[in-house]
Amino acid sequence: MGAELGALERLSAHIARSIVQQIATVSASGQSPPAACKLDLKGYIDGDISSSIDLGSYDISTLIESGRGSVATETPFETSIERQQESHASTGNEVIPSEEHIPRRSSRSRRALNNDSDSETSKRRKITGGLRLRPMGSANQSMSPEAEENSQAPVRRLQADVREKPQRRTARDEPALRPSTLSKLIVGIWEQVFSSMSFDISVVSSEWRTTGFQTHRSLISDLAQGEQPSAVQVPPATVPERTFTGMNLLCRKISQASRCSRALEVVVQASWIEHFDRQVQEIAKEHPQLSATKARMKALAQACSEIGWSEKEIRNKMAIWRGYKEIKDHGGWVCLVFAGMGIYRFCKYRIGFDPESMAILRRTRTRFEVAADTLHPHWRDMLTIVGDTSSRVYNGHPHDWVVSDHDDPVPLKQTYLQYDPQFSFTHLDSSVVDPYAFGANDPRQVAVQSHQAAHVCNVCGEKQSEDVTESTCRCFPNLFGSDQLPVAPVQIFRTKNGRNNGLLACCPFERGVAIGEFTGLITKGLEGMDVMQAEAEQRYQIYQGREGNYTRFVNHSCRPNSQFQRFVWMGTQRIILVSRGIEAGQEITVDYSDAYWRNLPKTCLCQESCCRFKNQDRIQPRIETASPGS
Ligand SMILES: C[S@@+](CC[C@H](N)C(=O)[O-])C[C@H]1O[C@@H](n2cnc3c(N)ncnc32)[C@H](O)[C@@H]1O
Repeated sequence: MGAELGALERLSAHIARSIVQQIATVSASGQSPPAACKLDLKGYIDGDISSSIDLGSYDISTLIESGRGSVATETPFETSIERQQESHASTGNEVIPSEEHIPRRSSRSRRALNNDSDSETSKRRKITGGLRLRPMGSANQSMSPEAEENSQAPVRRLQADVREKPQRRTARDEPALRPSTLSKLIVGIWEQVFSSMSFDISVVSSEWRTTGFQTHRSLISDLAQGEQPSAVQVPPATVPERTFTGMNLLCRKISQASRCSRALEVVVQASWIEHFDRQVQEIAKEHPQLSATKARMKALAQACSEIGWSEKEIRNKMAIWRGYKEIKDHGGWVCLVFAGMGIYRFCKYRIGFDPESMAILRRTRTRFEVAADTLHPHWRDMLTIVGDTSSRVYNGHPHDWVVSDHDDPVPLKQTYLQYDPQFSFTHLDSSVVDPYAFGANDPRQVAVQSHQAAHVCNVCGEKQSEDVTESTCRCFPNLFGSDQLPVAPVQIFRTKNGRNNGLLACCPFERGVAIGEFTGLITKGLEGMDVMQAEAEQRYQIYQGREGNYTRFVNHSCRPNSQFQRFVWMGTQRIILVSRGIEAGQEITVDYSDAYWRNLPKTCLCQESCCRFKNQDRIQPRIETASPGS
């Protein structure tokens, strides 16, 4: 019995140490901990990971939170006595946080406000500088009201969870500001898909060859052929002298190569799990006398000797690789190729591995594939490394497809045929001037002040130039600067309530960031159809019926999350769709204005409680703003 208890104590200490290490890792990463941190305890008998014993699930959010406070912001200049004093300072007479739960950041302000210390309690509590597991019945537990009454000491209500303190609540209790790990993973995938990084393995591997290394062999093709990677050596005489531009190009090439290598690594590791499982089945078939556990051990031993890793190393990696496989099974290979480093964290902590998250991945899969196939037509070539030869499914422009949570993507044209059998839409990066309406003149031109030698932004007063190194205007850098993306991270989606299509934000857009320019045909004199009415030196219209960009698909809302703004770039007026703060996955909406809805035989379906046009008889005229109203 004594020996068993000793073993249990050692096990308990081991688990405690592991938790503290994990908390230190979360703290050291500097990132906000997820809203809910669960500790799932599983046991394996004889290392058989398929027959796990569920030992329960525990909420350790409080530990993580307090661990951040005590581990992440430790400074060498604070003595333990100072910390003890802080631990006893309370904002009133109701809370005494234990030392483990003192958030370091807020402790400074507490110290400034409170100088009281309690020598009795300070003797009892020793600051250890990290976290320790609290024995049952220790000081940090709520007293019953009776106990409080009987107590001779000043009454102080103890509380286990300092998150109840008001100053902590502001940061922790706002769910919209703390995306779950799954949301982070998904946004990470979108960011990669819409980035300017190449996922064309042949391009990246040829770029690898021209990095200045004296090697004629490609690391990536070596790997694809199952050979040992060639040793990359840089003879001193051949180290190239690099300019800053050269360094920028090198940096880009190396990032590309490492990004692609990472994608291949994750793909191979997920596939390895499939092969491992198959191997176990084979062994079990060949040796029916072996238990499932023994068959696994045999396969594991083979892997250890062939890869050259210890069993412990492989076991640790396997847990994460199994996560990759699960993500692939639900979200497809596309998730693995484009996930970047975020996937490691997601699989290591396994916080989002629940059926709901997996269902979200399944629903998002074709949306990822539409964007990946159209923006990176060769991304599937990477899958040949594991023998998958699937070919591109979605051709054309990323906005040639209408996506949906519940149905397969459909070609844009198909969603308009019932209204207009001749429907066609050409994607424009910038507007085109209708020569029949304006000849060779652009009606959007704004006269430049005669004393100005260069274009000056009328918003920030800085110089504008097409040369990014010359331009100091940073008003919309994602449209007119070095931050430009090949395509905005948005998709056209099928609305559920009869508004036909709408525009969906794949990534968040901060307030004030440009979602895109309202591009189309610059014309005049159109009536009875949706146009943007605008005026620079002269009046003009922007018509998006047959050509334009994704801004054409923005629906109206009486509580919009974006707005149209006029902006002059290099002497030409532009209409920009600007975010008012949009979360990833939200529909992007704008207020079309009263003028648009006036006399329109349609009812607004925005479903906002403040909707002004659900009953057209009650429309109250409002001041007109730039809108696609006619
Ligand atoms: C510029 S288009 C927007 C994209 C459009 N939903 C589509 O599928 O092409 C404007 C048209 O969308 C529809 N629409 C936009 N917002 C709406 C709303 N809040 N309620 C009802 N219909 C709306 C109306 O038919 C409107 O004339």
